[in-house]
Amino acid sequence: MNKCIEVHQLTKTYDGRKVVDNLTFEVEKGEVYGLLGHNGAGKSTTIECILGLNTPDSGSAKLLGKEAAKHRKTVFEKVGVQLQQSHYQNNIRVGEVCEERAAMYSHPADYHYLLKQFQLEQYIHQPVAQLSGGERQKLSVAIALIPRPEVIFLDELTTGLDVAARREVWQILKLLKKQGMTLLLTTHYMEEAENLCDRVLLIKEGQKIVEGTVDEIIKKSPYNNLEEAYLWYMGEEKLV
Ligand SMILES: Nc1ncnc2c1ncn2[C@@H]1O[C@H](COP(=O)(O)OP(=O)(O)OP(=O)(O)O)[C@@H](O)[C@H]1O
Repeated sequence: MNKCIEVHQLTKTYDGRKVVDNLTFEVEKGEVYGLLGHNGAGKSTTIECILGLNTPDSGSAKLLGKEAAKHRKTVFEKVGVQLQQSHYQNNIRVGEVCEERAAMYSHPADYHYLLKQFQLEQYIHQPVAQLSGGERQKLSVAIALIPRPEVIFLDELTTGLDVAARREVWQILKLLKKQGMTLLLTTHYMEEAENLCDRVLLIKEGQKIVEGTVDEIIKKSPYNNLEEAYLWYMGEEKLV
């Protein structure tokens, strides 16, 4: 199966407002796919619908060929998720969070190795609440990798990270891509999309604006970089 994610005419309405509006896209196995759009464009809601955490009004979303809400166990074993806000129990330590997560899977990854990769191994006995914002972000990505997932969802994973830490995370994601993992990510950093994504989808008010490689998207605009092209597609080029 080459299609890892299949979203077809997905629509979700809140209080009479369509926040995801007839959205259709597919993500191939091994692809890094980026959802781009302003705050409130509907990116997280789309991800929640794909993961079966939210129910669409109409349309469909398949993950690894299945509707996630109907096949929770299969999907759970093969999918890693880092959502915008990860909640941890009070006073729980880094090692304990990893231990608990690993116990949920039949073939978990070695979390000591993951913590080392993310330069978090020195914090293994430290309460998660005492980590810096950036360290907590890195921890949530490390935790998402514990199931040895085939596909991983990363919602604004590098928000709050300093430049060096962001690049460190990019290196890890590039390595994961090399190993054949499929990644769906959202980001507000155009440099991140340029660096990581094979293809991106620009969304405005829940609707598809344009989809393609970063180069294709730039070429279809009057600009020569993604940030200006993005603002042009969003109808805000005059603000640049
Ligand atoms: N449970 C909810 N009830 C009502 N409205 C909601 C709910 N969840 C999300 N929304 C609204 O739906 C819209 C889309 O939200 P969503 O979180 O999907 O946007 P986003 O593109 O991920 O934004 P951001 O980049 O800020 O994270 C927003 O206007 C948000 O206020």
